Amino acid sequence: MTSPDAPTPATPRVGIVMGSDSDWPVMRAAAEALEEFGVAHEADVVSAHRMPQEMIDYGREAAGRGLSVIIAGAGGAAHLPGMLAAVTPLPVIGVPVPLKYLDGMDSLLSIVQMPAGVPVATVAVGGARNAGLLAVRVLAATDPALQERMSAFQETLREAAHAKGEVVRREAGGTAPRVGF
Ligand SMILES: Nc1c(C(=O)O)ncn1[C@@H]1O[C@H](COP(=O)(O)O)[C@@H](O)[C@H]1O
Repeated sequence: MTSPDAPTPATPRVGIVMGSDSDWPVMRAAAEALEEFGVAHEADVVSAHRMPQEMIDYGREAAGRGLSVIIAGAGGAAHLPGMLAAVTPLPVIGVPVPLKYLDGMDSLLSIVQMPAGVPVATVAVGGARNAGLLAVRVLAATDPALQERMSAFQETLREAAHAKGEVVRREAGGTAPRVGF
């Protein structure tokens, strides 16, 4: 039983859905990115092919429940992201999940080739972390504190890239110029 003093969980701002639990090992990277930025989220299995009515209900109710962004991952004939985009006004970020055959090209093309008027922001095959980071950026556009955290994160990327340059310059024997100085 939940203790009466237990904190109430925050209303999710990002919904992460996937066609099957077999997608979770890829899709969990989106949840981890959102956790890093303290963004409340939910995750579930919602399949356009296997549970069409529930998929439509999820998409139709998402905005009213307080979600601002949906991240949808699926493999193979990946119709889930596009079908959700058809029934919600929220931005949908699609994650092509690679399966055993075709290296995820099937999911990528299924998700990215949307007809005009129904956009899905598609990340790279298996790019669930970028999907999480893109959702953070969408929210950060109207949330100055979150935007500051995103800028700080970008600064860590810059520092890491400089450190990589340091390694290459050292190994190359010190003849390469320092980029940006
Ligand atoms: N592409 C879709 C959809 C959909 O788009 O509605 N529903 C399930 N699937 C995909 O089928 C693959 C195999 O699923 P199983 O592992 O359950 O057989 C998963 O990658 C899932 O995303």
